Amino acid sequence: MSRDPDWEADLLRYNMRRPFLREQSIWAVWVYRWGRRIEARPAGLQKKLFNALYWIAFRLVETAFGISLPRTAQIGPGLRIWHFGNIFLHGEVVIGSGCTLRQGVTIGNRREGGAVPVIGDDVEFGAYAQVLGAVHVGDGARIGALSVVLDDVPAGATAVGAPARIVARQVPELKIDFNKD
Ligand SMILES: CC(=O)SCCNC(=O)CCNC(=O)[C@H](O)C(C)(C)COP(=O)(O)OP(=O)(O)OC[C@H]1O[C@@H](n2cnc3c(N)ncnc32)[C@H](O)[C@@H]1OP(=O)(O)O
Ligand SMILES: N[C@@H](CO)C(=O)O
Repeated sequence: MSRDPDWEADLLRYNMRRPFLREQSIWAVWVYRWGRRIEARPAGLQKKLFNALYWIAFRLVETAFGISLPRTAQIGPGLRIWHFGNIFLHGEVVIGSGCTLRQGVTIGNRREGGAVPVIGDDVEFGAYAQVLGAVHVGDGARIGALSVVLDDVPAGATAVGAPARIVARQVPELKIDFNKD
């Protein structure tokens, strides 16, 4: 199997022995990366077979752990998901590297067919944070637990509340550069 640097960066974020026995979320991250790798394969019978297996795995993980990471979403390397349950990403969202999700996080549209968020690098989402619509969340931003983000969040800012307001700004300091060789 060829190397998947994105997955290797995810594993670094979990930073523990036997993460598959300890963290339900890593199954969802693995299935997501596997799905992306399948999508990149050349067309053919093998790809069709893998696609069928992928869809079974995706539905199993979604149903068992309540984590839905469609492979059409673009998620940068070094994803960390703390806990599980009710974590839903729209299939068109773009998420940068080194981001952290928690239980209950939704990143999606405001209405059926509407635009979806673009999230920068190293963004932290508190439990049950909801980010909806054509929103840009800048690098190093933090979204408070139970917040509802409907407007852009500048890089390094902390957004809290429903609807979210900015309570702090700082120059973003990226902890790990997952894009580096
Ligand atoms: C099992 C588990 O433990 S799972 C882990 C669950 N934990 C999380 O999800 C943590 C998410 N973290 C948060 O929500 C944090 O409060 C943060 C990151 C948003 C902010 O933390 P800090 O930078 O320490 O900010 P601080 O506590 O000083 O609060 C700043 C202001 O925002 C308010 N605030 C902070 N968090 C929230 C929130 N989630 N919703 C609404 N207001 C909030 C504070 O009341 C304060 O308001 P004030 O200035 O009017 O007094
Ligand atoms: N360390 C965990 C708490 O369970 C988190 O940040 O969500």
